[in-house]
Amino acid sequence: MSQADPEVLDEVVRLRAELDDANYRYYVLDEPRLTDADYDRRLRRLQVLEEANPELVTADSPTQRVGAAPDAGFPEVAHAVPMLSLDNAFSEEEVKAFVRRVADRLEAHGEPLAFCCEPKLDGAAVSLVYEHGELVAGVTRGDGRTGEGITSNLRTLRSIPLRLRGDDPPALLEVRGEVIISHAGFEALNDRAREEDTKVFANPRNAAAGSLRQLDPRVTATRPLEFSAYQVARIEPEQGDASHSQLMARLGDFGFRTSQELAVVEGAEGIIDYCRALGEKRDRLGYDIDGVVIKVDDLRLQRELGFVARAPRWATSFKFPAQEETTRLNDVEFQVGRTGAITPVARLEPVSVAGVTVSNATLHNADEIARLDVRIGDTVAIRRAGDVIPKVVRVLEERRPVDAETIVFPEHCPACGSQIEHLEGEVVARCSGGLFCPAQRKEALKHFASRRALDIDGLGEKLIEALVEREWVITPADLFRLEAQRLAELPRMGTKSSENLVAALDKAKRTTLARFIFALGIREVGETTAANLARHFGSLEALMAADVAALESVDDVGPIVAAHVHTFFRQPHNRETIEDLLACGLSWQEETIGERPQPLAGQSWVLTGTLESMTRDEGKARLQALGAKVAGSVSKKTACVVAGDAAGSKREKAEQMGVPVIDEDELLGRLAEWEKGESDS
Ligand SMILES: NC(=O)c1ccc[n+]([C@@H]2O[C@H](COP(=O)([O-])OP(=O)(O)OC[C@H]3O[C@@H](n4cnc5c(N)ncnc54)[C@H](O)[C@@H]3O)[C@@H](O)[C@H]2O)c1
Ligand SMILES: [Zn+2]
Repeated sequence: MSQADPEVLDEVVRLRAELDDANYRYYVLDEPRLTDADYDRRLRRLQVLEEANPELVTADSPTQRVGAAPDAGFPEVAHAVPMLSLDNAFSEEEVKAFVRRVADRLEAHGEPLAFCCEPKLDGAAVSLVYEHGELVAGVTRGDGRTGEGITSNLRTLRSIPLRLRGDDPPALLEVRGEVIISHAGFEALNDRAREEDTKVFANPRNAAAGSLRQLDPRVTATRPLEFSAYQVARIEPEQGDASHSQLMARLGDFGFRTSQELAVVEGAEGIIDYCRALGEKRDRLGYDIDGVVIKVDDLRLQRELGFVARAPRWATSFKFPAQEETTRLNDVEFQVGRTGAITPVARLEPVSVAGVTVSNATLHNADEIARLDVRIGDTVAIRRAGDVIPKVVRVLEERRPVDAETIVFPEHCPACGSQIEHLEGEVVARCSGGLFCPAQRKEALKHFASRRALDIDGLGEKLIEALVEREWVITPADLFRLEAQRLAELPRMGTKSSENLVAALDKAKRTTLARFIFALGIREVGETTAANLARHFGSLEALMAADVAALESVDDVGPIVAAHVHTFFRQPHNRETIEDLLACGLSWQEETIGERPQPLAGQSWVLTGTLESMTRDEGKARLQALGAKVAGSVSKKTACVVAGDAAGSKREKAEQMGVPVIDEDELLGRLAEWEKGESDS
């Protein structure tokens, strides 16, 4: 050590300490602080320094060791065959150098060498031991020589056979593979964790490793873990397989899942083509991979090549660009979605993540900002995997500048200035601007014109989009000011259809209070709630003036709906839009105030088949107005089934259960009577 430059020695000592700490956090705590990219750069740097100064190499240097010592919670199990690491190739040049090294050692110049290529799954490595076909042990990699016995946890994975398939299993089989969590499984797991306020994982690898090392196997059983086999460590007696790829096929026969992407290729060219093709496919695989594992296929040649301290000589891994990188959070913007949801979006110092430049990432919602404790100016870790939007997964607190700014969730919508609602028990904050908010305009108008709302014939989605994009329609009241002549200028709109639309708009002005309330698109106010509100308050003025307590006294209206309705009518923009609509001539008959007779209260009705005189929705609304609940399926509790034309299984079921069935004529007769009785009272 004496000859080395003291500065180099300092750096080596510092790198080792950092890497040891990173290994502990990664392998034992499953909570890394460094990104893999940062870790790999440090390890690379240490390797370079040690190669230039061989006298500095120590046996316990992170360049010489694998993983980390097992954690105390589990029994220590020694590996009969060590579980090693893999060398890395970070470029196509390094892949060629690997192939050259192998050829040199084997003195196999000129002959094409066969390599087996597979995705390098990013999860946790485990080893499974089978005796006479029976799973007897499952162990983590640990430090490569000793791992943690986690057999009970591994038994909960459906993709791990508890018994090998086939009549004549080998006396001994030790299989190695990766336990992973797919992107879909990972999102679902974290969604659940956020809901239940438990640990949210930064990436699928940490989630997989953390889930495997649960002290309670019942917890492991609830995690979406999958096992994919990639290596045979021991098989006795030998089955006569000559290559790695043949062994993989045999594992398939035993009942293991192996990679579907596995392929045998020739020479450096073949490897490079494979790596490029898999790189292209990476985003569509549905699980994380961090590269390609390249193995000499011939088992005899593998034995001839042997091992060095940390890794086999017959294999290497080609590393893909990392899926996590760090960068600076420059600002946070709040975006308004089509339904008013407010999403905080991180504006980042552009950074290349897994081959794509990322300058925005989602921060989900206010809870996530609080959970991450992220501030403007922070250095953050960004993850981009598959086709999921990039996310901020972690803050590097130790790099927080003194002037980092707290993120303030706005109180007013950035698109329209309306109040943002952040309701207790709901994670998503929303703009209450509804009809007025430009971000929500198209959706609001589609809803406004829809069949169950104002039912404007001929005003479809495409037309609404064209009208909004031209800014001919900003609020729904503008619809009623459209002129046929102007409409005819739109693509695919002739004179006739323009005139029809104007006529339909005119017709739609005559509506009901219930439809009008529904058409406003107040959050969580569906058809039934709108009808209840109309019936209860009798007039729009009364509804708009109602306080939260009055609203909560309406049938089926709880505190959340009451709050939505109340806030909606407090927004000046919404009040203006409503006045404007009334000025355009929208009208309805005032509903009679007060309790109305509800002859069908407490009854459940079912409508099936086609009605002639009205749509099923109309029939439903009329029955509901009389107090009935209209259900989708027949049960013993059904009071009556209305069977229209071509009524099928529901009618049969009703008849079998002895539930009364009536036809359309009878329904019309009864409705007429009930509705008359109602207006008489
Ligand atoms: N962020 C951190 O702080 C931190 C700390 C330690 C390690 N790491 C990361 O871990 C990796 C290095 O760790 P390592 O030694 O566990 O792995 P490695 O890169 O040396 O590769 C060996 C591992 O590859 C896996 N593997 C996946 N598919 C395989 C296949 N088809 N055939 C054979 N093996 C396959 C196995 O789990 C095996 O243990 C690096 O990517 C590094 O960035 C990160
Ligand atoms: Zn808004």
